[in-house]
Amino acid sequence: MLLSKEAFIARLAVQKASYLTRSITEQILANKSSNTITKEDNSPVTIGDFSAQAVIINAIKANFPNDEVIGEEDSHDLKENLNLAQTILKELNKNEESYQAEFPNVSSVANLGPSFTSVEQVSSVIDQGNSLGGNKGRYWALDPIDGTKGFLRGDQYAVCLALIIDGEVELGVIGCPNLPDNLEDPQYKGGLFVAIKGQGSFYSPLYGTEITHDNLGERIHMKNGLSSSSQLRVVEGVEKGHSSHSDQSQIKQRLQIPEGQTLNLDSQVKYCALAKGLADLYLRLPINLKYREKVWDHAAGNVLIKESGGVVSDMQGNQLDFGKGRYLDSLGVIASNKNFHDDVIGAVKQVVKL
Ligand SMILES: Nc1ncnc2c1ncn2[C@@H]1O[C@H](COP(=O)(O)OS(=O)(=O)O)[C@@H](OP(=O)(O)O)[C@H]1O
Ligand SMILES: [Mg+2]
Ligand SMILES: [Mg+2]
Ligand SMILES: [Mg+2]
Repeated sequence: MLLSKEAFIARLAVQKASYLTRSITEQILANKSSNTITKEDNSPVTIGDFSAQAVIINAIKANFPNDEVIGEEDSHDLKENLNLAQTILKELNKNEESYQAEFPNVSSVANLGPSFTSVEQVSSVIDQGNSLGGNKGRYWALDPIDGTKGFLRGDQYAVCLALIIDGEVELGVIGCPNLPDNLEDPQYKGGLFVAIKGQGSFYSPLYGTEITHDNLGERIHMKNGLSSSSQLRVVEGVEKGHSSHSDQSQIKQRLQIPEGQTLNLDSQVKYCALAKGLADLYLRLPINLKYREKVWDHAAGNVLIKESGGVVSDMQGNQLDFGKGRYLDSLGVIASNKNFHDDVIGAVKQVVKL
């Protein structure tokens, strides 16, 4: 199997980072103290985002030392906040212990990187996410917590990792610590998704699953066989500042999709819901025509949708190009069932005049 080692390490790293973020969520919700800071662009970053980035880059660099990483976070804000950096170091060590206790075999089959012993080491690992990307060579795209606002609310968020080779997404792994197994029965939570180009998309429970080389989980597909666009179940974001809910509403009206068929979910969990057949259409219309989506916000979800039998494009119907650097040079994202994608793009063009 091509990219077998990459998929194995990526799934382990995402699972380990997801465990860490879950433990931080429990503390945030219990103490009401989020250890959050506001970045220059006014968006939040928490100890969960920094720690998860450190866990995943540590694992990638231990196995693929020449690969670059396009990671969302950097250690700039930690330099002025030593307390936060020390809390992150403590959380990393606590998670190392509890992850090893739950999965004692992992250390004999995989090297997920050296232990963290100082705040300087943590910062330097986080800063290895500074790749500029491009259309030549191997890059990992990492969003350590996608949907930080959802994470802070105790709602949906995702730990997202993708491998891009020569501008094409070849592998995507998404950990969804709060995603119910079944949206109608939210008792059991936690999903781990993996997609490899040409090999399909797979799902396994996130917690308690011993990850192996050869078992990627249960094969998943988008739902097929709908007879009319009015039957499409829609997923959209939660934050009104991240996508245009009013444009999305007009597009649904044109497609005759009843308002009650929309589920609002934070993060790349939206792509996962489609891949698993829980929804059929993801609408992400820009609120600002100057905004360019980031590579780490969409890379893993892109290959997951394609390998589940769906289509992803920008709002004009063009493929997303992951070889342009840290940003996509396109507007909006539409992911859907193959049979209805053209109808949706037609409706978008009637609503959004460029
Ligand atoms: N203006 C604007 N337009 C579009 N996207 C933006 C914008 N501002 C921020 N972001 C990015 O949105 C990422 C979170 O996306 P979500 O899908 O979780 O948003 S939503 O709350 O569900 O609407 C979020 O990712 P994280 O920072 O990883 O949470 C941001 O990269
Ligand atoms: Mg962010
Ligand atoms: Mg994100
Ligand atoms: Mg993020």
